Amino acid sequence: MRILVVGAGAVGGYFGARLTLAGEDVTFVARGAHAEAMRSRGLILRTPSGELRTPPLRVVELDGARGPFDLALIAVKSPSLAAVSAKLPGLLAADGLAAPLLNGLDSEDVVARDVGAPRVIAAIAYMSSGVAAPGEIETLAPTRAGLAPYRPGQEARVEATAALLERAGIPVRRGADHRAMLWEKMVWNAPFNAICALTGQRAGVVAERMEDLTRTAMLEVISVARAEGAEISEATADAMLALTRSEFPLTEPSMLQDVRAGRATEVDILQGAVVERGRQAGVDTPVLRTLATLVRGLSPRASAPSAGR
Ligand SMILES: NC(=O)C1=CN([C@@H]2O[C@H](COP(=O)(O)OP(=O)(O)OC[C@H]3O[C@@H](n4cnc5c(N)ncnc54)[C@H](OP(=O)(O)O)[C@@H]3O)[C@@H](O)[C@H]2O)C=CC1
Ligand SMILES: CC(C)(CO)C(=O)C(=O)O
Repeated sequence: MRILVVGAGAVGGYFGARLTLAGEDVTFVARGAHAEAMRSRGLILRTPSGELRTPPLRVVELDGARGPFDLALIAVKSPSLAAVSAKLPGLLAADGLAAPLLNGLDSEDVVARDVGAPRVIAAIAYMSSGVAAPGEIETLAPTRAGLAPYRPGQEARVEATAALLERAGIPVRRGADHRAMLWEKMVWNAPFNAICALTGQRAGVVAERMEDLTRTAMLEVISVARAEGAEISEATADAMLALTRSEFPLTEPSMLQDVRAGRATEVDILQGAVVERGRQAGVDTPVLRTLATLVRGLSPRASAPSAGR
């Protein structure tokens, strides 16, 4: 089975390294000094349970990738998704699968427009990782994946992909309803990613000291999700707050890392997307709207051109 990891940063690098160490045939799309380090000495993963090192890896630029690949794990940040997705039709086998691991609600839709819905499954990463230096990935919390059919009838392919990841040491939560899976993650991401990015605090501190604000923002996400038909109970907010305090207090969300590194954030696909979907569904989201405005103020490059950069 030929696997392509498109975007070998914190998420793609971790998934690809674990698959490589499990003996899978993996090609990475990466660039710059990080790509060079991966090519010359491999990836180093620093995880809560120890360090893992891969041998030197097969790394190509996006235009240098040669298909057909049976599985494409896509792990770029959202501003890069459209450009990499446009290349997938030339890379994916006729019966290949693309699994976009990005946060947000619509990366599957973006990829499906390019490769067709039957070749897409819904995917999500639960982890807290960053590229600490070229070729080095640091993870602060246990890593797992979520997979779900994007279209009815994909259950067996989801199961086969989950089994592949689990053989590589990545536990997988199987979802029956991809919308609920993506919305449920958004209940955490939209509030925490913004509040951590704005305050510079880890998730545990936000859950302790900014609990009311966080819960209110979570309930706004849940209201929009429910207006769209996703079955998520309001109790999810308190359950996630408790879990953050007990199991993931050290998490530094990707938006906090982006702001620290001066990179564009994913505000448009996180807080911005929920605000916009709320507007369309007639659900007001004043806290998320405020958070989105503040995040855009921190990182002007993340704003859509129409927002008046
Ligand atoms: N980090 C985390 O812990 C988590 C992240 N996520 C989500 O996963 C997704 C990926 O995040 P993350 O891994 O942190 O992001 P990173 O920025 O660490 O990794 C993305 C990688 O894609 C590379 N890339 C983008 N376009 C190209 C291209 N055309 N050619 C080659 N390489 C390219 C980037 O290179 P370059 O740096 O040169 O731009 C970068 O190395 C996001 O949606 C994020 O929200 C979800 C859960 C946890
Ligand atoms: C929830 C979390 C922290 C990891 O699963 C994440 O999605 C992010 O960093 O954006």
